Amino acid sequence: MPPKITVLQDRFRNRGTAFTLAQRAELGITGRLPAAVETLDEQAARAYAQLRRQPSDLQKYIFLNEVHNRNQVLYFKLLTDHLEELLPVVYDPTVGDAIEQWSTDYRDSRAVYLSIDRPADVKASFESLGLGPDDVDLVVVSDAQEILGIGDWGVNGTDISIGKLAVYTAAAGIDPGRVVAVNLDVGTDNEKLLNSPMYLGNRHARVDGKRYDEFIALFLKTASEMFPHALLHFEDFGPSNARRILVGNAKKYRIFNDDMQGTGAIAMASVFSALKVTGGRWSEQRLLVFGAGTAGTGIADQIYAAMLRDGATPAEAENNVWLVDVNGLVTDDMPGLPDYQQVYARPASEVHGWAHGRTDLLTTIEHVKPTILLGTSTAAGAFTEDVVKALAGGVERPILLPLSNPTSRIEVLPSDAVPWSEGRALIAVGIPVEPVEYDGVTYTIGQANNALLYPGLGLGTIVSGARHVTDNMLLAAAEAVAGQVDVSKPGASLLPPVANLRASSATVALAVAEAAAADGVATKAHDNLVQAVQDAMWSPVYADEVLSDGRKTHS
Ligand SMILES: NC(=O)c1ccc[n+]([C@@H]2O[C@H](COP(=O)([O-])OP(=O)(O)OC[C@H]3O[C@@H](n4cnc5c(N)ncnc54)[C@H](O)[C@@H]3O)[C@@H](O)[C@H]2O)c1
Ligand SMILES: O=C(O)C[C@H](O)C(=O)O
Ligand SMILES: [Mg+2]
Repeated sequence: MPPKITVLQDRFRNRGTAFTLAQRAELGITGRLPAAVETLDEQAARAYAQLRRQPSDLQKYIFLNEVHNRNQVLYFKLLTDHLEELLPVVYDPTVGDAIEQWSTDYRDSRAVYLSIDRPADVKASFESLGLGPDDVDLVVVSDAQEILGIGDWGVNGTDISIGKLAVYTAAAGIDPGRVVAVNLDVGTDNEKLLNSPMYLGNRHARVDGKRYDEFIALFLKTASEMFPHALLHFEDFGPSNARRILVGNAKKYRIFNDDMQGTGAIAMASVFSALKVTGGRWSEQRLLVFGAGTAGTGIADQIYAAMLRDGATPAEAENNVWLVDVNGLVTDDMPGLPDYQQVYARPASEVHGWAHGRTDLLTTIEHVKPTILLGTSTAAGAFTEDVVKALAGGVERPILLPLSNPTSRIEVLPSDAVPWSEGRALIAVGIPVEPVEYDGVTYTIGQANNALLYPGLGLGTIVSGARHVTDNMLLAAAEAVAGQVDVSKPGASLLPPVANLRASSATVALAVAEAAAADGVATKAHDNLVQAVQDAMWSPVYADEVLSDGRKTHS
């Protein structure tokens, strides 16, 4: 017989050298650890020093993943204590590199893999977790068709679900023992992966159409039947699937699309803050979306709704939105426009007078003079000096949101956009960037990444037991994020700092839970919601553990 599996192989319960001698005896691991009995802080200090010795962010990512697989409390202790430093390692932008290397670097994984070729296995795959109907708060699922701005990565995209979950716990205290990461393996159209001997996913092209829809329906039904309280978070699906799945199921299931709704709400938060500076009204904004896919049109929808709330008629609000995609300004005479672009297609007559029939980004900016320029195109560097200067030539304080991730895809870096706009553009970006010094002012650039929003949104949804994620919950989250910043100083950030993410998420969660109650979708009532949010937040500590004889251990 091989030696027995012990608590040391159980990442949920393992404390490694923090087990006391009594606990080691009780748990049957006497002699399996060196003599020292350490505190969590001492363990974390060693692990952090080891982390710092890793030669690259990708190596740090792999190191942290291994800590996670060994000892979950230690992993989240590191992440929580060094959130600002480590968020870019476990999440964007390093998670993009990790995904590209995933099959090559594969060791093991904490996810559930559901294959379109084996739909009969979906239930058994969830059952393998051994979790009951009350044991799961959150499922993050991706089919990896549009990972960040790096495209289709098939089963390699599993780590976007893992990364999003790490942020949920570090930023909002979602209990990591009550979450599930899912990869929907529907094949991949990424030739490089299909031809790589290392590739670990289904080796065929993406399945779409009826079979795809049936597979999604099976996932939704099975996950929500088995885990009826769980929020189902959709991440990095292709644009038409993302929208179709959300629109078709938002009233039926507790689902949330991060790229559409989370990104929409964090962009809203950025604009809320920016409008405090400009004094402008929502109904007067002219929005130009560059890259009208999942995120771009998801944001447009929320800004459109804000214009209506501010008194604009639907016709007036539609008239304030322009989409520019690969073929230039989206106009209603373009054949084969996807449905999500049709809503905002401009009348073809609008461009008739435009010189040389050009409808590119620069020309459109010159004609439209947008107050908000949004980048969700994945087209790195597309906001050139000419573009930014034209934008800043059109209005005094333009709002500039180049949101494409990861860093290699961003439309313009603030270090360029600040001087090109003479410090007048109000900027937020999707990735972490250093402040920019210009003309004696320090410009702190907020990170308009949905990571500032979805953890609190998820926590508020869980605490309130909301049956659905409503528009008012998203709006409340956006307002709660914006409410945390003081934009009165020149160069102030439009968004709260990542270092405060845990406190910020609690504030967002409270606002979301209140909105859920007001909308009549909350299923849990709390006497004191502030306390309920605090109580729901898991912390990385070695909690008391009940031993076999009913005694409790203390760390
Ligand atoms: N900051 C955030 O929180 C956040 C959230 C979601 C997505 N994003 C980023 O937004 C980008 C887009 O993501 P998505 O999920 O919407 O992808 P998507 O594929 O759904 O949309 C991208 C759109 O850009 C268009 N496009 C591509 N190249 C272009 C070019 N050269 N000029 C004009 N348009 C072009 C595509 O045709 C498509 O319509 C990604 O980089 C992603 O990382 C950021
Ligand atoms: O994952 C991120 O960093 C944000 C967003 O969901 C994206 O797809 O880029
Ligand atoms: Mg995403």
